[in-house]
Formats: sequence, structure tokens, C-alpha cells
Amino acid sequence: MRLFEELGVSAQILQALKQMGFEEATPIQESTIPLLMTGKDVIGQAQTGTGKTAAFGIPMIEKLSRDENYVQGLVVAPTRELAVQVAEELNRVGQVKGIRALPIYGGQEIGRQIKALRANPQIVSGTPGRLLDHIRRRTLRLDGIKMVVLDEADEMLNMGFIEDIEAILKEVPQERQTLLFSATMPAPIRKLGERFMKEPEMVKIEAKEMTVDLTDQCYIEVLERKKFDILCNMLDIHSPELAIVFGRTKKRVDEVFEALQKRGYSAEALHGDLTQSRRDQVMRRFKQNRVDILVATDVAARGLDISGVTHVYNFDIPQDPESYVHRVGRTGRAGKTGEAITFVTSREMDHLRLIETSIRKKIQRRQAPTLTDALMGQQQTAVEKLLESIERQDYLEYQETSRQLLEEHDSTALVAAALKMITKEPVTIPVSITEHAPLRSKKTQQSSWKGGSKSGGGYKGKSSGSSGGGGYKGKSTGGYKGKSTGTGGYKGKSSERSQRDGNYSRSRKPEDGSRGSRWE
Ligand SMILES: Nc1ncnc2c1ncn2[C@@H]1O[C@H](COP(=O)(O)OP(=O)(O)OP(=O)(O)O)[C@@H](O)[C@H]1O
Ligand SMILES: [Mg+2]
Repeated sequence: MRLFEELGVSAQILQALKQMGFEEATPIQESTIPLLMTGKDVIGQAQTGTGKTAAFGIPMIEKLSRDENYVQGLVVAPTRELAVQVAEELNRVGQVKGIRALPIYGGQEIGRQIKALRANPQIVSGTPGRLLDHIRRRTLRLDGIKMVVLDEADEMLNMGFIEDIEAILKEVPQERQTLLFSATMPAPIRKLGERFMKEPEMVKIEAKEMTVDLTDQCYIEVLERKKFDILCNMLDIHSPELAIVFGRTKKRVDEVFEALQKRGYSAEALHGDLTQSRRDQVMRRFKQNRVDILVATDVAARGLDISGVTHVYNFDIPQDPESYVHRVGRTGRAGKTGEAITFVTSREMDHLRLIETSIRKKIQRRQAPTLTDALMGQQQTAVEKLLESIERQDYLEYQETSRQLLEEHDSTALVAAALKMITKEPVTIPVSITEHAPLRSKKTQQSSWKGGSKSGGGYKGKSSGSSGGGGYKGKSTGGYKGKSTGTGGYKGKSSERSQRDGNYSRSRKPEDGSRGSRWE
């Protein structure tokens, strides 16, 4: 790893980076920053959570001038939350130089955005639909753009977005610098992107696996109708600091969220059918740790950087390997550890194998935890609380009563009763979750973009180590503590109904407010 000083970063920006706690450059930053300073077009690929935002953000800010009052830098992102997050990070870096980034996204009042655009931000970070809206209204002019970034580029160049991207890039001067960044970059999509670039340089931070090795990954073979109880058991065992549960459809997300609430978990839902103010509120609550569990569609799969996410649960197996990589990548970021658990029904096992092949990693099988395991897990949490209290010695005024009790009662009985009182025993209130048909195997699925299969290809790089390293602050995410009594029996024929709700044929486009969402 190298210091930012060695990469030609100016003193002003160095100061900002120091304030942000960035001491050394990550591998993708080390490779792309000097290259971008020379004006090259770059395709940057590196694992999730390894600092791609600053990899394009730092050179962008270095190159822009605060004295010119028009938009000079443009970042296009697939979701509103990501557009906002990127603008925030660019603002943190650019502040010292007087460079401002403005997020522009669907669902927010357009008048307010027009006003903010009039204040001449140097950078705009937006979602395609709303950007086009402003371009058409002539409230956003792109003729002064020097640098364009497609963040989550493979997603942006997917069928659902490509036309919008083409329309936006038409407005940007030819002599611009064009950058594509993502953790995944299937070869055919990369080729598509190269059409918009000039002699692009490919910077790929090779790693043995597609996913970050700080994240422990496993799958559990489950019956569709058992998923929710197993999820609850796992939550009780893990007691995650923050967790994201991914569901396949909006309806699914709503149902799981409501069921979690019914059982007393602190959860919120995020998907494209919510109003923007609701989405903002949910994100705020989750980031501030006021809610523990975010149940979300793939709208939360890409790019979101929320510190404290220790667990990702794929309630439904993701549609494609890329989605798996990005979902799992919401934990294990910036050197922290994480754990990712995927539920797979017996008929989806082929799909899991496909994901394993694509990401070049064997995902470990685990037994489904039982209710007994869940109780043991919650007891463990109670014990930890008790021990922490002893460490803090904040029980002094209870000591006298304790002594008296010990004279009259058995000590084991006393501690057990106290433990029972502080243990949150697993709740088994019945809930109703509509059963989903299993995900169709990739073999029978139409590829989601023109020109060939998205699966496979492009992930063959040799290992040369990646970033990561450094302080593991996350909670221990080890295996189940309670005894696993494994309920087995998931191998027989599934009795899942073949009832469908027609949600599988969705186009892969994240919602972008103004134009009706097609992304679940
Ligand atoms: N050089 C650095 N030193 C320390 N922390 C860093 C550094 N660069 C970035 N970070 C932090 O690491 C986290 C992940 O960065 P970022 O969101 O840019 O990752 P990413 O590669 O874009 O991931 P994804 O593929 O999920 O979008 C952020 O919190 C960011 O502030
Ligand atoms: Mg990113």
C-alpha cells in the first residue's frame, strides 16, 4: 500500500483525506489515481468495499476548478441512495477545495433541485431518469463536463439503463474523460461500455475470489415455508449489530419486514414502491443504528456503504452471480469482517452451483439452526450483558440484596432465574409469508441483455492479493454457539406449491423515481 502523497495528491486534498481517516491508498486507488490524473479513460474493477468511490473521486476533485461556475464532473449511479452517498463522499473530499457535489435523483421535488442546480455545483451525482429530466428541461447543462463516471457500470450498462446512458452521454462533450467502475464487470458488458470510451485502460485488482475474504459465506438448504422461522433463529443466534435481509420482490420484502416486526425485531423495509421521504427516513434510521435489520430488494445491493453491517441474509437466492457479489459486499467492508448467509431451496441448488462457479468460491453448507439453538444464542447474549455489567461494576446497590438471596437460595437457581429474565426468548407468533416459487435455473432463463449470456466469463484473473487487512472491529461472527441439533430432512421433494406471482421476469433496472420503477 502506498501513501496518498506518493500518488501526486495535492496538499489540500491530503488534509481532507487525513480528516476522513484515510491513511494509505487502497490498491484500486493506488492504481487508478495517477492514471486518471494523466487524463486516461479507465475501467476500474475491484472488490466491494475497497474504496472505488475515492479512486475516481479524488482525481475528479483534483481536476475540477471551483472558479468555473458550471457542472464539470458527472457521476451516474443506479439508485437514489447511492447517488446521495457518492455526493456525500465527494463533498467530504472536495470541501477543502471549495468543490461541491449535488445529488439529483427521482422522487425528490424537482423545483428544489432546480434551485440547487442554479447554485452551480461543480459535480452532479444522479440517477439516469432524473438527470435526463433536467437535461430536457435545460436545468442541467452538460457541455462543460470534463469527467463522467458510471458507478456500478455493469449495472448502468444493463439493458434497463443503456438507452438512458446513451442519451446522457450524447450531451457530454466528446473530449471528456469517461470512467467505469464496479466490483463486477462481465466481459460483454465491458465491451459495450468501451464504445463510449477512448482507448480505455483496464485496471483490475486481481483477487483469488470475487467476494471479499473477510466475509464468511455459507448457505442453508431450506424448505421455502421454513425460511422465516430459520431467519428468526439465525437473528437470535447472531444478534447482528446491523443486518440486511435481501428478498426477491417488493411484496416479499414487505411481508418479511412485517413478520419480523410482529415477532418483536427492530426492522425496516426498503424498496422502490416507498415514497422518497420514507426511503430517506429508513436509510437514516438504519445508518444511525436506530433500527437493526433492513429488509430490502436489490435496490440496496449496490454500492451502499453502511458501517456496522455485520450480517447479510439472502432470504431468497439472488438472481445472478453479480447480484450475489454485491449483496454480500454490503458487509466485510474497509477491512471489517462480516458474515453472509444464503437460503437455498432444494430446487435452487443448481443456481447456487452457478454462483459458486462464477465467483470461484465454494460456499460452505450449514445446518439450519433450531429453536433450541436460537434460545442458546439469546442466552449467550444475556450472559454477555451480565458479564459486561460485572466489568462495569454498575450493580453495587444490588449487592446487599444479592447476599441475602444467596443465604436463602441455591446460587445456580438464582443465576438461572436472573438469566431467564434478561434473555429475550425466541418468539414463535405465527406469521404469514406468501410462498415463492423457486428461482428458475439460469439455463432456462433469458439472458438479461442483448448479445449473450451474462453468466461466466471475465472472472478468470490470477490472484495477486487484494486490499483488506487491518483492524477487525466487527463482533465475533463465529458459528452457532448452541448445540446444533439439525432438523435435517431437507432433501426430500419439496412440497412447495408452484404458485407464482410473476415477479421473476422483471427487468433489471433499479428504480429511478420519475419514470416508474421496474426494479423490485
Ligand atoms: N484509503 C482508504 N482508507 C480508509 N478507508 C477508506 C479508504 N478508501 C475508502 N475508504 C472507506 O472504505 C469504505 C468503502 O469504500 P467505497 O464505498 O468507495 O467502496 P467501493 O469499492 O465503492 O464498494 P462497492 O463495490 O460496494 O461500491 C468507505 O467507508 C470509504 O470511506
Ligand atoms: Mg462503490
